[in-house]
Amino acid sequence: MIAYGYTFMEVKNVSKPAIFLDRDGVLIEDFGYVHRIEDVKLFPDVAEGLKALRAEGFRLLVVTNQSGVARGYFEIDAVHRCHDEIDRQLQAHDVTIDSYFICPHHPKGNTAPWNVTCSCRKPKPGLLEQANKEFGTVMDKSFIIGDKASDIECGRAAGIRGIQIDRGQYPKDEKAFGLVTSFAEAVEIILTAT
Ligand SMILES: O=P(O)(O)OC[C@@H](O)[C@H]1O[C@@H](OP(=O)(O)O)[C@@H](O)[C@@H](O)[C@@H]1O
Ligand SMILES: [Mg+2]
Ligand SMILES: [Zn+2]
Repeated sequence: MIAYGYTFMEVKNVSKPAIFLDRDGVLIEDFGYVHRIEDVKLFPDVAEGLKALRAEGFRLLVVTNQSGVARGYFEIDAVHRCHDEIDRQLQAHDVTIDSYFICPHHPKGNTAPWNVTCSCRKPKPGLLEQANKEFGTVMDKSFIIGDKASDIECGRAAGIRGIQIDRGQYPKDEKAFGLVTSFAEAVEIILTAT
């Protein structure tokens, strides 16, 4: 960490393990294409869990599919506003996200330039590759936490362990490294893994 006055800046090019965090259904409730800040609801155990992961030396990187942009449900700016809201809510618990990696694309969308087949829509590993390029990640010690099997598949494609939080909304990936029902349990698995 470099101290400039009283703010600390994360030094990006220092390789560290990362926790790749799905957004909807993991950090915030997945009401379906969440895009209004009033609908951004952190799960109650997320802030403390992120703090424990940060204390363990992990970078915290969000990787999220936001096909609502390609589908014309909302603008990309609405996604950024939601991320500012997540940051605001986490700040109250003195914890931060290092960066957000967003896939706004969907081939069946109706809104250019987003309605394309891309390399970053999970389960493809493009968002993790973007994150690695920017931060340099020790992949064999990293994890992805998701609520969909496609999040776990994304981790598999990038060679990292996946922990699925079953919120009762999506099918399970029985081969996930961990299958839990809360963020706190996912953190517990990570902190006790070798
Ligand atoms: O869980 P992450 O990746 O953070 O974000 C998922 C959301 O973008 C949305 O992903 C959509 O899937 P499709 O993109 O329409 O297949 C639907 O499942 C929505 O209910 C969900 O809110
Ligand atoms: Mg999700
Ligand atoms: Zn994409």
